[in-house]
Amino acid sequence: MNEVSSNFVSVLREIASKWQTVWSSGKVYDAEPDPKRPKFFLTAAFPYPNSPPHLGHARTYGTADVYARYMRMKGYNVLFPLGFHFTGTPIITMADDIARGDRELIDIFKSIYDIPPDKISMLADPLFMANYFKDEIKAALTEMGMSLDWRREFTTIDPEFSSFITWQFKKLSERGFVVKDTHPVGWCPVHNLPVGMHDTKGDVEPEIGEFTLIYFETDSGILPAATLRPETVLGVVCIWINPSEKYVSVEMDGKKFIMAEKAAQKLAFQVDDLRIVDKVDHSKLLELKAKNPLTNMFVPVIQAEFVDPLMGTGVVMSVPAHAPFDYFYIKKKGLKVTPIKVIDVPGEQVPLAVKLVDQHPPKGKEELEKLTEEVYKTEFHRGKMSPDVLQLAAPQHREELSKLVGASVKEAREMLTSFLIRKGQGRRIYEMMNRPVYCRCGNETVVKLLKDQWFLDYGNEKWKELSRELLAQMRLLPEEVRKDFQYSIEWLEKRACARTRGLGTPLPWDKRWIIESLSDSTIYMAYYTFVKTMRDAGIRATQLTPEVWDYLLLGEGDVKQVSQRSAIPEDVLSKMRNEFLYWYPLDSRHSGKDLIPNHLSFFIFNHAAIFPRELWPKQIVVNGFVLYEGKKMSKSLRNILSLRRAIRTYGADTVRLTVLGGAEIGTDSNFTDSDAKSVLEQLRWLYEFSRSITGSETVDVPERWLMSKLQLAVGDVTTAMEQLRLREVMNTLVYKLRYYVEDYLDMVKAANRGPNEKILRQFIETWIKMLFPLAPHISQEIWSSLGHRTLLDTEKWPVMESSLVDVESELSVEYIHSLIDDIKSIMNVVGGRAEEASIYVAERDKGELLRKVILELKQGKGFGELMKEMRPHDRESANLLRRVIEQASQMKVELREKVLAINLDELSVISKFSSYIAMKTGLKAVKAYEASMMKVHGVKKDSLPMKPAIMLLTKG
Ligand SMILES: Nc1ncnc2c1ncn2[C@@H]1O[C@H](COP(=O)(O)OP(=O)(O)OP(=O)(O)O)[C@@H](O)[C@H]1O
Repeated sequence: MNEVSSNFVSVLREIASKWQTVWSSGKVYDAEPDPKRPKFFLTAAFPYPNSPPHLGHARTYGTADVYARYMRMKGYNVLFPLGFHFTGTPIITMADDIARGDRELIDIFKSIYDIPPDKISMLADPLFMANYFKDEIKAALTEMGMSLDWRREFTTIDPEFSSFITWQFKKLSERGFVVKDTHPVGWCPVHNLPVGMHDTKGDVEPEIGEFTLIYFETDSGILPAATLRPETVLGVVCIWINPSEKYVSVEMDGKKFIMAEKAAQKLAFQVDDLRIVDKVDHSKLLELKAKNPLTNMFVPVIQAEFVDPLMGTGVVMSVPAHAPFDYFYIKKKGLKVTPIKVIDVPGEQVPLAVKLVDQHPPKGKEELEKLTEEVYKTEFHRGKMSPDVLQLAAPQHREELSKLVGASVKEAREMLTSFLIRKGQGRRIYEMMNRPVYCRCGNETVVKLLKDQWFLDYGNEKWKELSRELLAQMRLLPEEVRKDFQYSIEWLEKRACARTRGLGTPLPWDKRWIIESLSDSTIYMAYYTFVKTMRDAGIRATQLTPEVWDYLLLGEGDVKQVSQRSAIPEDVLSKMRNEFLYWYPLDSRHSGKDLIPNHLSFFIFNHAAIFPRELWPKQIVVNGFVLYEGKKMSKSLRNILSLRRAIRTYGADTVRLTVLGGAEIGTDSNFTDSDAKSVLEQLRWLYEFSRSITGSETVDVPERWLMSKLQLAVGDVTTAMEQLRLREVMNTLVYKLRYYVEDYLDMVKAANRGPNEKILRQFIETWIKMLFPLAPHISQEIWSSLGHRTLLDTEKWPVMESSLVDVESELSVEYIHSLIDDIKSIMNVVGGRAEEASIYVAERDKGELLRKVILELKQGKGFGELMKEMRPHDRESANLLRRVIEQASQMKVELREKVLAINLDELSVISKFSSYIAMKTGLKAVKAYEASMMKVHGVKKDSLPMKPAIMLLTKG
């Protein structure tokens, strides 16, 4: 960073610290109910204090902060609180890593987060770690200028919060949404515990799917082919096994099987009686013939490197007619087998997998996967089981399978799976569909069939229906994420909700279990609304009986009796209830998109389960990630840039603008040094410029143009803000408005006069009001340096003043800019040697012709129709009309509208801006004439309205 920039960073840091002190000592962000004002309650997902914050956090929390500041300026009474999530494995695993002396982590703590070496060993204590990083996060978010009401901060191990969660779980249980059951879950084989998204590296929710095992008998035992497409079993041509993996014989369900050793070890978590008996000689396997249980035909066993020993059983059935992978490898290996088609797709003669692989020979795994998806989708949606399947089926099965002919893929899949299970020729198993998913301890997770455990039953149809209803009435930003939520609501099933490890609240009816982190964080936003009053009144957890929570959150019971029984004063109870009712429902929930399939969906489910419809949340905002080294910046992936360090390096406002303006809301972004430096430079310019405004009182085209541009920017920025399209907001506020000011200064300089001080001041003031939510410190500093005593938080968000939108000045300047571009292009051609330009503008009646043509085009008339209707008298006017129509057709809509509104006096505009044109082009003189003067000057050129003829004169 050069000296000027680094000096300016020091200025920014001083400014930030000054205003942060003002905000905190003035309690500016402490929010209290005020029935006279509309309220806006927003929250961002509370952080795990298992590390200091990184730049990814700046995006999620920063977006919420921008929104909070914007809504305050729109006149809302805004509550924006933040608590800390101490629950569960993320903290305990990180503390364990320190205790084990994990060098990489210790190094990150020291060299990236600047944690003093003497503190590091103390972080091995989970509670010390949580509290230490809680303070770090608070400090970083304060340094970033977050407008949080810190009085409402809490942790999820506060006894009062635990009481709240206990109540929530009892309610869910009463409503039938907590069940004891046996169900597949993601599982860490080392911790011996279920794993949800917050327990995994990179926050991946394990996705569990169902495979069908189909038993192909051989002389040495059953080869259980694992498939997602049992409907294709009649088309099997061989069995694939992996030549470089170990295979074992296994006893399971009273039968003898052969499968990959790794698969067997994994399957043992689902099948209790699975026992590995012996190793199987690989070469023997290849000699086996496997009997298809439906056709009774024998197929060979063939080796294939692509078989994954950890997916299913490591035994795969090959169906080349319907699986591009199978067809591709059969071709590649030169095997003489004919694909057997069992699904017909209307209009397709050749089996789809064969056709696609032959037509688009895939270059690698990725392309094969794409083709596979295409085949699966097409066959699933349009395919019907072929009549040939009856001939393929063994005679004894034909009658029972007769319904298969003409069935859809979905129907056939179910029919065949239950047929195979009924006949003892198959079973279901579960598989981790998005494997590998790693536990935070580093081990790969597996699927376990968890017995007699506590689950939140997100598969309950009644619960799903309520959640669908809630989602349907919710605003989502960006709207495109709705389908992800819909998918998640449909897909969610029973979810293990307790662990035996980590901090948190015990399960009320079985205290050996701790409610896990994604289950105790679903409706905690309600807790913020009254926690401060509760604390101020000195209420103890023991007083917070279920009856108290019923009153506070559901309005049930008589407050007098509740007060008597709990010994909580009646006025305190009423106040807490009123606070809850004032702030709830939640107006906006913010998070990165990693939380869509889990936390944010659970948030929907649990609100729908607990609260009446009028208290359901109104909006979710989901932002993209800040990436680092191509992946989501994540504590658990350890690919991080420290937020506090970035603030020290570039200043808080620079970091906010760079992180938030890096991409539109739903898209991922990167933080780069060059982007941050570019933003820094813009802020420096704005800061210095705002301190140097002086000038005249003249108001002419440039002033009207500048004000007009400002109004349009107010309109655009406001629309973008409503959608939190912060990239667009940033581009306008950081780059575009500066360009307007500089252009304006050039215009007045060329006119040999000073700028209009009042207008410039007005421009800057409106500008920084809009900049304030994104860059609060510098905006507030400039505001006060302009002599204002107020805080920008209390200023109104600017409203576009349509009366100041000046079409004539807009059109004039646009016309001049395009003329400058044309002159420059011609100068390029002549090698820049020109010294003077003569501009010949079309007569004004031609301008009228252009306007008439635009009007007709607007009414949908075409070229031929216009030529016919406007009947030009002679060839010359026909020629002119043709060119004007062409010109009008090529104009952008906005320009057409301006031309329609104003018949520009081109001659006078050029005369007014001739010095400006000269300044921008480097010419010595610019002269303007009516087109009729071309004859006099002997110029053989044409001019059209808004497209004057340009003659450049060169010397020498
Ligand atoms: N790289 C990122 N970009 C944008 N938002 C992020 C990023 N990382 C985390 N967040 C958001 O910050 C909030 C808190 O996240 P959390 O504390 O789980 O951080 P994390 O880095 O994802 O941690 P971990 O890897 O330990 O899960 C969540 O809303 C999450 O979506």
